[in-house]
Amino acid sequence: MSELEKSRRFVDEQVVETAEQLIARRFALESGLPTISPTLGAHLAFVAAASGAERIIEIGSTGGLTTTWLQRGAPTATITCIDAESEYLADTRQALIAAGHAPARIRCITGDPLAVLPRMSENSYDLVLVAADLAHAAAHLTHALRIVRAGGSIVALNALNGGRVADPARRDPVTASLRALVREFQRQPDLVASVLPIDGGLLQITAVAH
Ligand SMILES: C[S@@+](CC[C@H](N)C(=O)[O-])C[C@H]1O[C@@H](n2cnc3c(N)ncnc32)[C@H](O)[C@@H]1O
Repeated sequence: MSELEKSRRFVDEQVVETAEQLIARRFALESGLPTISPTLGAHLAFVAAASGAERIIEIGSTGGLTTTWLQRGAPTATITCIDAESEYLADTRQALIAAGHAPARIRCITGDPLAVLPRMSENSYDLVLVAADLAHAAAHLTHALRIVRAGGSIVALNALNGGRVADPARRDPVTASLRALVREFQRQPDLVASVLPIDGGLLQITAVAH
């Protein structure tokens, strides 16, 4: 095991997940859905707390693992969750309530983000988590940039498509579009973008307030 792998394992082992997070993790594993490492979960809590987020939207919630990590960092935020599966959203709501979140501050919307996001007001969210299907990640990011407020942040999971983006031989449309986006976001003067090679790749963007 490399030094980096040892560090990753060490950091994962230090993170303490709650009972509801462990249930959500087990559900994702049993459903064959990709999910986040404990290290990335703790990072999401940090981002939510450091950005002082009071209005959060999550695109692709599954059973609430990422959601409860965001809640950990922003316990008074209004959290809007979008997913195609109503059962996943019921689990997410339950996990948030178990974490102590006020039910009035949880909004769950069942549907395709491409149908739901155009109805969201622009310039109105402090933090947007993009975590649904990768095939539509570029479109979800376009909406995220529209609905995030100036100075707010966008975080996108699996932005390096599990390592494929870094391999020039991989030219499938999803990987190619993510490769182009990662390059493009780094070059936009009104955005501060960072990509961390953690889990499947974590893209973080802040729309600079002028
Ligand atoms: C990778 S999982 C999300 C991971 C999760 N946020 C976690 O805790 O790690 C992707 C989620 O997006 C949802 N999803 C995928 N395609 C979708 C679509 N076209 N419309 C709405 N939801 C979709 C799935 O139901 C699934 O819950």
